[in-house]
Amino acid sequence: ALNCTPPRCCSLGKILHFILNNAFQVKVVAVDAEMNVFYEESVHFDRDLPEFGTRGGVHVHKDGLTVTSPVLMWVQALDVILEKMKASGFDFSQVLALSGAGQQHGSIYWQAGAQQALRSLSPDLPLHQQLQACFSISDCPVWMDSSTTAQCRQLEAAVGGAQALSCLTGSRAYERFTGNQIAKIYQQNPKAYSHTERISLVSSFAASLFLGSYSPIDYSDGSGMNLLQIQDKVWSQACLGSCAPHLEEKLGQPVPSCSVVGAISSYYVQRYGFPPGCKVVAFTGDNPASLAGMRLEEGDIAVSLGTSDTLFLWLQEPMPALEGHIFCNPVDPQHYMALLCFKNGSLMREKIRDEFASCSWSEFSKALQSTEMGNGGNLGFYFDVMEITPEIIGRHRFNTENHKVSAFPGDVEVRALIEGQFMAKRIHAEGLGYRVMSKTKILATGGASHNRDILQVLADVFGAPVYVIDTANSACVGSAYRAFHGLAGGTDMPFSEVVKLAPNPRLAATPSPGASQVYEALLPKFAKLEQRILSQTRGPPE
Ligand SMILES: O=C(CO)[C@@H](O)[C@H](O)CF
Repeated sequence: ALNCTPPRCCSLGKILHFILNNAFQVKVVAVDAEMNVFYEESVHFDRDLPEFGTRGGVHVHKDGLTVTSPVLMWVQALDVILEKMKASGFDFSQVLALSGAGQQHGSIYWQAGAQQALRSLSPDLPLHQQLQACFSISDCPVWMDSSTTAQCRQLEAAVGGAQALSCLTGSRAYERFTGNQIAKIYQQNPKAYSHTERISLVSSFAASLFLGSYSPIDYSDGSGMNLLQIQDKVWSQACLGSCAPHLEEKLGQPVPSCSVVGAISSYYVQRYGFPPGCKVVAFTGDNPASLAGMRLEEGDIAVSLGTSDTLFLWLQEPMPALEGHIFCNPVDPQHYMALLCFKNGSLMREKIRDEFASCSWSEFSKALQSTEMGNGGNLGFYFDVMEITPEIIGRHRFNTENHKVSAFPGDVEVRALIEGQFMAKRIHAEGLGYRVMSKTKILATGGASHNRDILQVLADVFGAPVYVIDTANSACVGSAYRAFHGLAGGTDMPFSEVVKLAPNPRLAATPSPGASQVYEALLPKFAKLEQRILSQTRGPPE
């Protein structure tokens, strides 16, 4: 789309992913050559496809652990959104490239013979009428599933333990990760597994629909399977062998995330008017696509301040650990990205606001304004629900002599919460190999990013400027940007160069004078106290 002639050529970012309120949907954005979003559309599974009976796009099974989505619902949602676009007069003939993203870890099981059906789609019929018999598993496991603990333990044992698996694949075994899900299906439904000719992720499944044949899995989303060696970017034979037989041939070979995987199927050319040369760029996971949509660069960190707080890190030298997830970077094949999730996010901030700032964000801000950086050495850990990073529960307060105290004055509680949340983020990010650099930008998003005083603490703790961005469409916009990147030649052209025209984030806070001195002194102390709580609240080390 870079050197195009028509007045508006564009790329499409298509995505199967969840939005802020956890409702699942298919969402589309179209981005023109000036990187402006000029078209958006979405289809909500629960509302627009009620015949599938999902809630939040999924079925939670009676065991409370198994969570699946009907694959034909996703297929039909694509039919619906393309028909909506057609009915709205969207000019498909100007789409030079498309890419997309899918919720990570989910898996789709194509029945033997399905590729033939994909390759011979009739443009007179919708997809869902032609793919009815193409799946050996109709209810696909998705990222909310937590029913594979046994398979996780088997996988870790097969490769020498949790840390060994993390060094190999970027994460220790997690229930939602695809290898463990495949292992469960092989063990519990061997017949369906043997009738499966191809296994896709949600991302490569969506790309396959557009390609009209099986799309390969990209390195970045493939890093969320506990199967891909993230350094060599090849499947780990030890992991494959532990999960299920003949697995490599069902997965196909992984490809760089910026790869053009082919031209769009003639089905879309004839049915919707896409140009025959429209390129399909490898689809990826929603989080890697969000990193692209936020245009994160080397040294940057994105902080999504939501119900739970999520950190997106750009890493050059990852240090795989027993927490967090390291994925191959979706826009720079030499580098990596990491996700870190902190469960006690906005709900914890709201509780402290209610208890110590009269339920008012302006009182909360006043408390931050009236207390000094470093909070007089008072440090707090606030986990009203079991925290993920690290696994601690409860509220723990320490005074400047490192003595436990049961309470702080109201204003000090407020600052202790926010400084503690951000010091924890910096410490655990650095534990994965992240380093603040002179060019570091912190991109803040999510509810709390509207509070300037909270962002000031974030800037002070990291010693870096904080910018705010709207990420409602980040995964989708990131997919459209990646489509442009693939079109521009992928690895030969830096992603940042391709998307330099995109709108810039707004500067919201810069570090206060003296912030580095204050927090360079406090961070090691905070880390030691966190380890002290951990050793007190869980048994002896494994
Ligand atoms: O499991 C996750 C990441 O590891 C979630 O963010 C899913 O990608 C959401 F779709």
